[in-house]
Amino acid sequence: RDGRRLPPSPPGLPLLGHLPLLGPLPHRALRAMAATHGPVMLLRLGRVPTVVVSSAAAAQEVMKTRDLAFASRPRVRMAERLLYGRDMAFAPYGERWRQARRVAVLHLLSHRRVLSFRRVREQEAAAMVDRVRRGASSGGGAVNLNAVLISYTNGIISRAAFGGDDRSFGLDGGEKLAKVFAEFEELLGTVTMGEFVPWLGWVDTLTGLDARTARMAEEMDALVERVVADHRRRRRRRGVRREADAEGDDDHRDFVDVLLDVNEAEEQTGGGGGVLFDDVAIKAMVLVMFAAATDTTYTALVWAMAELVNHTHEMRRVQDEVRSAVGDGDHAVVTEDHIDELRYLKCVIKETLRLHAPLPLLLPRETTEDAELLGYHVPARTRVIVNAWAIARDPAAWERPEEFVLERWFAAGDDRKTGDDDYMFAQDFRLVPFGAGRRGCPGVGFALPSMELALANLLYHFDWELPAGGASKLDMDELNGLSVRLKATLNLVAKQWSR
Ligand code: HEM
Repeated sequence: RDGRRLPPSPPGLPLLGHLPLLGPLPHRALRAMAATHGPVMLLRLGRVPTVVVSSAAAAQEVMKTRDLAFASRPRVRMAERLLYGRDMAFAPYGERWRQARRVAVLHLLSHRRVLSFRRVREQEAAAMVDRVRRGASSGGGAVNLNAVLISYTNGIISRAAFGGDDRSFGLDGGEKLAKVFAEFEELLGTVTMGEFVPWLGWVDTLTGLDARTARMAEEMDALVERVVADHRRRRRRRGVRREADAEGDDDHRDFVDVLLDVNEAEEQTGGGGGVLFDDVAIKAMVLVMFAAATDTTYTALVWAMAELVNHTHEMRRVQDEVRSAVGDGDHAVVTEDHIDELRYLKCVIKETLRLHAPLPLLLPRETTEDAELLGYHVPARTRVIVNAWAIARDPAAWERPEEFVLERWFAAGDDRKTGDDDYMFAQDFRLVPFGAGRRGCPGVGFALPSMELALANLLYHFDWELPAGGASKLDMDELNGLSVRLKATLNLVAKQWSR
């Protein structure tokens, strides 16, 4: 009536709205709907009005031009229950989120801090190579790369977050710990019925989801409490807190150490913006880092290896690149010093993230105020989903969008260059696997060296192929969870590279 146009909306069902149309792989269903209804659609998921964005131009408005209006997050019940309702990734826009984001960006994920974990990454990469070797010799050559890569990513983040002395944290061995974290992440990725359709909330109780969640929240809380208490004890034993601004190599503080330093500093100064970074904030921060880092990084690595094993010519080119950069001495080791030279490998990561963003719909946003989007009116408190997966395969923006083509990243005429050296995704809204703007992923700098080093090691030390007697190509079907991953288990034959 006031002349403001809402985005177009396909027909939905009474009560459930468009929820049943999403199916098991919502990013695919939403792309199909957008093909008919356009790059900005209005859906109703149960009772939740939701705008879906499916073009680079619309994504740029959400994450850059009008970033502030789209900078909040909707309430996610699982996050509230598992992360104390205090974590930064699912926090509404406001002072608490700003404080947590500042702490994360300045103290946990700064370039210097990420560099300080270089040894951790290199040790975990060496352990991963050993694991592949052992797996290959005991399993007739075939290795379960899922297990290997979960262990690698878990190893890095748990040592970065909790420190390296006791990786089992009172749980009998690393395996149990990995299981607990796997279930934690599975639950965090579960959408509760009650969130969208309140009158169906009883389903979550009936299926046992509520009880499982309560148990997991308790178990995780006990674990993180123990870790924080251990750190406090050690600090007391040392008598002084470590210098918060220790330089370079001397600074081996893990996330908990750093957060305790922030907490102590804030207690002395009264905190920024009137919000104190307290114990609950510390626990929520550690857990959300874990959740945000492991599943995404591991999923992307599995996709990268899956694409390479289906594109043997490309795999050979990356292997040649890594092997010539590292050399073939008897004790050759792939380190982070080699990574800068590996331009082809970086293209593999870019192309993998283009085709297989681990979070194809990013994390949901919510409007903080009435906003405009490509000329449509979007009311305050509308949920907003960016279909990064559809945008990255949009035939209007990409040539051969469905194919794994590394050449698209080369600068014209020189196949040693990647066009831009870094992963400057946020400048190009056709590719936004990490989101962008105020709520964009602050962990890119942490994720990329872990991914690069893992791939470089796997491709340097081994030749990879599908098990004999099976299909000639790997089935690239997807499975939805906290992230969207390869449905098949990645069992590949690893042959030690002989010089
Ligand atoms: C391949 C790896 C990763 C991918 C694909 C990824 C992707 C994303 C995406 C899509 C978002 C939402 C962005 C938005 O709304 O615009 C996000 C947020 C976030 N990511 Fe990542 N991420 C990865 C690794 C990491 C790592 C390693 C960490 C930390 C160590 C991390 C920490 C976070 C946090 C804390 C947020 C919430 C930011 C906020 O709401 O302010 N991520 N990530």
